[in-house]
Amino acid sequence: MKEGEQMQNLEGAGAGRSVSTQTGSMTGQMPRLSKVNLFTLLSLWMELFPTVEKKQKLQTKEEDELGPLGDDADVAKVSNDKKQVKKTGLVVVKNMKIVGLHCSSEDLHAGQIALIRHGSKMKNCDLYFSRKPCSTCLKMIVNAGVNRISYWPADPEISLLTEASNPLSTGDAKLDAKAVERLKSNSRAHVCVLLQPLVYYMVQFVEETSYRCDFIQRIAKTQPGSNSDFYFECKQERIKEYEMLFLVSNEEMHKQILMTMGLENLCENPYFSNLRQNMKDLILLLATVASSVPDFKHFGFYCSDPEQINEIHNQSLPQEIARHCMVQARLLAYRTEDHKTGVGAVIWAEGKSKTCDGTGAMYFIGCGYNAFPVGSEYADFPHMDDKQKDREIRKFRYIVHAEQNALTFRCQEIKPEERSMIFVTKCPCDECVPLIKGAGIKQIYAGDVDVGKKKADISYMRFEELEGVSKFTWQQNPTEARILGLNESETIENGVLRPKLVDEECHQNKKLCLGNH
Ligand SMILES: Nc1ccn([C@@H]2O[C@H](COP(=O)(O)OP(=O)(O)OP(=O)(O)O)[C@@H](O)[C@H]2O)c(=O)n1
Repeated sequence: MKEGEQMQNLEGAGAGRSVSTQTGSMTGQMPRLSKVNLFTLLSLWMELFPTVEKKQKLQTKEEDELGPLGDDADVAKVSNDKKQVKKTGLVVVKNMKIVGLHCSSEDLHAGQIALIRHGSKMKNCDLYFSRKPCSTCLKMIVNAGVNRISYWPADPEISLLTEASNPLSTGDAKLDAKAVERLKSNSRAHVCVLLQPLVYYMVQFVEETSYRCDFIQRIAKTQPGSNSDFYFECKQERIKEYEMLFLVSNEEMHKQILMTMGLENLCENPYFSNLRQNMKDLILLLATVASSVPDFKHFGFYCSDPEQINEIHNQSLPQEIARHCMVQARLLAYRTEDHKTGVGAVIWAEGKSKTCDGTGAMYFIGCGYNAFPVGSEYADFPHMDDKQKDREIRKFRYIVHAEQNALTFRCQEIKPEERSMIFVTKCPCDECVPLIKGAGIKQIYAGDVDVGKKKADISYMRFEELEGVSKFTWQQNPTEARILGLNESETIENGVLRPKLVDEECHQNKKLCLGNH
């Protein structure tokens, strides 16, 4: 299939290494998220950026599917135009490198925002939209000379759902869809659906690794007697929420929309059912990763040293935003080239003034994951970890860490006067801590499971002593914990709430059992 071939080419060109490592088939161990799917998921995730008023979004969704809510005062305030335009997430990619993560704001569409941000630098870029862009955006971005425009094949930016459910509609959305088709056929840019089927055991792999990830394990250990229910409940909620947002629930309506968007060829079976299955798989994957950094009780990213947070640069982001950026880092980790441990990192900064972007004053600086040097082939470097005998054949001297790649391939400068922050799925190691500080990054958001550990080839000792950079680690809110009275299963180490080690708990249980006899 033509689209499939294009996806393969994209993938090969970007990664610069053998195809076998892309799928994990040769290693037999770890599937990797293809770049196309990563960009697609990030675009959907950007649509959910937390500065967006969720309530308003859900209300609009309900209206779209159930018809206008009539005399609801809040809804009446929103102009017809605004109701018709759906929130959109956008990933801008140049030479397979992410150079922009955007989402639409109250006033501007995602494509317009990208134009303002990147201008003529958009030439030859690839754009990944969470909705098919409208003609207002498309005419500008094709004019800027973009290479490829890919979109999620559900309801477009100017909602066709409203048209499909309302016979009295003025037909504006249909007119716009026609204009988009005309712009598409007359432009150099390739406008297409890019939805790559997942490697067949990817969903299962993501499920297992999400459940085992440090953030979930930390909650499970800290909550006495807790089981995994909270994680599975959270996941079910996320699946429902995202299916509502990213999938047209009524299949007939979905077909009508695809036809109006010029995708008649996808409306016949088995293509239509395959398309829906691929969409559902990706939604499930996104929901799974999102629930690995859950909004749960008093857990969040908190500073170990309360004295640090007086200065403005040191103040923590709202928890919702911090969690959102950490999920981005978790998504990136699924591109890892390390068979055992995937790590993702993303750097954001906060500009001086609120900008036009749906991300508020936040703007993207760079991202990365742990991988062997660019251009290396599968067998160039050792892949073993420290459990193997010979130190010479271990991976550690060769693998480039997630933070190192994020810093190297950043697309913006880190400005000393701005609050810049890095989100890493694992604690920064001793190699990375001085790099992060030296680069002028003001805040680190990370897990702290390895803090203070010294291993044969990698150690995590310097993070604790690091000064001049604020550290926010995943833990129970220390203030809340103090109010509630310190949890039995927690201790304080270096000002950070820590769950007691499992061994310690087991030991105590053992003693108790012995005592009972
Ligand atoms: N802040 C960090 C920390 C680690 N890594 C990456 O994470 C992997 C660590 O390898 P692993 O074998 O997991 O080392 P340990 O930390 O020793 O793991 P474990 O506790 O399971 O032994 C390496 O690819 C390294 O590049 C990273 O990218 N960024």
